[in-house]
Amino acid sequence: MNRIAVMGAGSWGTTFAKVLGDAARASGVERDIVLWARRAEAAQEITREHRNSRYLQDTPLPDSVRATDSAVEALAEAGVVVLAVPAQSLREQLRDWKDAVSPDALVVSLMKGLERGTDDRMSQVIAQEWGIPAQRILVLSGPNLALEIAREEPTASVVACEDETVAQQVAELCTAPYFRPYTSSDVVGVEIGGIVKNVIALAVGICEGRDMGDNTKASVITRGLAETTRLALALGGEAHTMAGLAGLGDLVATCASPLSRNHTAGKLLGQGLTMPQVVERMTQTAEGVKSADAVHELAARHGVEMPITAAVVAVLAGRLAVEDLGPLLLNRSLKSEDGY
Ligand SMILES: NC(=O)c1ccc[n+]([C@@H]2O[C@H](COP(=O)([O-])OP(=O)(O)OC[C@H]3O[C@@H](n4cnc5c(N)ncnc54)[C@H](O)[C@@H]3O)[C@@H](O)[C@H]2O)c1
Ligand SMILES: O=P(O)(O)OC[C@H](O)CO
Repeated sequence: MNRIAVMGAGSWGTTFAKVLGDAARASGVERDIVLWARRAEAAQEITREHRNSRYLQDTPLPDSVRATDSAVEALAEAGVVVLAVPAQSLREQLRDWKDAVSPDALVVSLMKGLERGTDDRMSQVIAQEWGIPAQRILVLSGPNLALEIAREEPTASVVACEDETVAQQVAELCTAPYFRPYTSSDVVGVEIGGIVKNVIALAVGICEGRDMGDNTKASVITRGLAETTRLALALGGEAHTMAGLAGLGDLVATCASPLSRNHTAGKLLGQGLTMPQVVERMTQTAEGVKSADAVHELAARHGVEMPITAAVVAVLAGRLAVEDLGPLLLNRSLKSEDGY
């Protein structure tokens, strides 16, 4: 595990490489962390100047972090492969990289999106494309706004793997003075929490863009957690995961933070921008925009009601005006709050 490849030098991939480097330094272990960047200039800047100015301004990266624009070079002999590319591009990238991956590598997904067309989670895409057993596929998720972690603000997260002893190994690799990973064996729950919170953050952003206050936002967050939990349970996830960092924790961080790209995209929509205008303004990945449809479809296949997600999908598709979203969220038959 001396070499770790981080595939994707965007906001989170770069920040996570820093976490890995700081974790190694804190435990006195020598480790080689290789970031794969799409652009050669980005790779050169990271290796020579130890920063990635496009995403993290002047944040210094540890000396143990270097970068390359060659995926083959990054993956060579890596015992751990961390994936941090946009969810909709993952399958194609995995196909390109398949022959370069070490046969026994552990594969960690940092991504929070659902694949359009298949409705597959990223861990499923990895298993399908690389033929790796579940015991070597991990998901890391939680309230993890990259810029706050890059500033070394104390943050917790969850590393999930069917084999929790493997989750423990990866948690040790990324335990830095400011980053505390917990472990879990609930891969489905951890992944669903990270995917659906982006859709709920779009809804909260829309409400904020319409100048609605904290009652509305708290109502959407709470009912958003209820529909996330229904979906997770239907897919085999666990309720307590939804009450933890990868469920409630990430939902609150994303819905509350102006740093969240999903929250921001929703707010711009709420303020009256069209979807193409929002897409033009967003320079980084807001997974909820593309995943919302897939989440809605997956829920329908499992007979799960997700009214907030349905409303967001309708807004994104131009079938519902943002001014009609607020009233629609509460316009349902009355029922008890008990259960999910
Ligand atoms: N940024 C965060 O705070 C954060 C935190 C937790 C999880 N995540 C998740 O991590 C994943 C990556 O997010 P990010 O914030 O690093 O995104 P980003 O937009 O900042 O960076 C994406 C990176 O992927 C690269 N890339 C490779 N192939 C690509 C392709 N085909 N199309 C577009 N870009 C491609 C880009 O060059 C870029 O370096 C997402 O699933 C996101 O939800 C992000
Ligand atoms: O900026 P967002 O909306 O992609 O959210 C980033 C992280 O997922 C928050 O945990």
